[in-house]
Amino acid sequence: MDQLKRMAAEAAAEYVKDGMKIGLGSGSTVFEFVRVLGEKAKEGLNIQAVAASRKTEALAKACGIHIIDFPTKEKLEVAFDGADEIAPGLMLLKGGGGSLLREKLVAAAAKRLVVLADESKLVEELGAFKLPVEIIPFGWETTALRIEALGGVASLRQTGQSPFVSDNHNWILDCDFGNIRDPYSLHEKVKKLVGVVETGLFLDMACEAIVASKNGIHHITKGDEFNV
Ligand SMILES: O=C[C@H](O)[C@H](O)[C@H](O)COP(=O)(O)O
Repeated sequence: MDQLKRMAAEAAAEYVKDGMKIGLGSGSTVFEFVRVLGEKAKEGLNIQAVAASRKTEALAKACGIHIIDFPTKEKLEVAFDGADEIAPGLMLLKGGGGSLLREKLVAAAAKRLVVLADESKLVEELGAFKLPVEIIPFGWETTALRIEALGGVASLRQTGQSPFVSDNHNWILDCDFGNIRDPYSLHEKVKKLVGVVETGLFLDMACEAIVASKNGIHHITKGDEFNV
């Protein structure tokens, strides 16, 4: 699996050219990508990046990548991120590492979002992976009940005995909705609930997925069927 992540990371790094301002998501696949970019930076590649998590930022800095704030006058050339599930139409379910809100902000600030993944992330329908929803800690039990009224089972993400805390000081509910037949409608309904900050559904955001399988690298775009 680590080798597949490395393959996807190396293929994605081909897209990064000198002088670019890029977005970096989070997760183990992105960390591999950051390491590859770090190797290129040592050979002279000069890039600037906005990082979607403190972990990504720390790793990127350690690898010699120049971290910047969001540019306000221009969009980032491209954002790179991982995913927990990728369904046809490049519908993504994200947030397994708890970074979904900042990842969405970085993706929204970029002209293009490219997803990097190994083949295990490809699914026919989203939902086997519980949907991460970032919520405000205050009154979280009532937020969980509102989500459950939509038909999900919401579990508060824990780190040991304590709630997991996101980089934004929020908490995460991992929500089991079974197979998500209509991700657009679910995202809209959950996002509207009081107490919810963001959902891990990234719809109409990705323009390409770079997927590594034992057969090689596959460049998947929105209309493609999965055949890796
Ligand atoms: O919050 C975490 C992110 O959405 C990750 O991009 C996602 O969980 C995939 O992570 P990994 O590359 O480790 O499977």
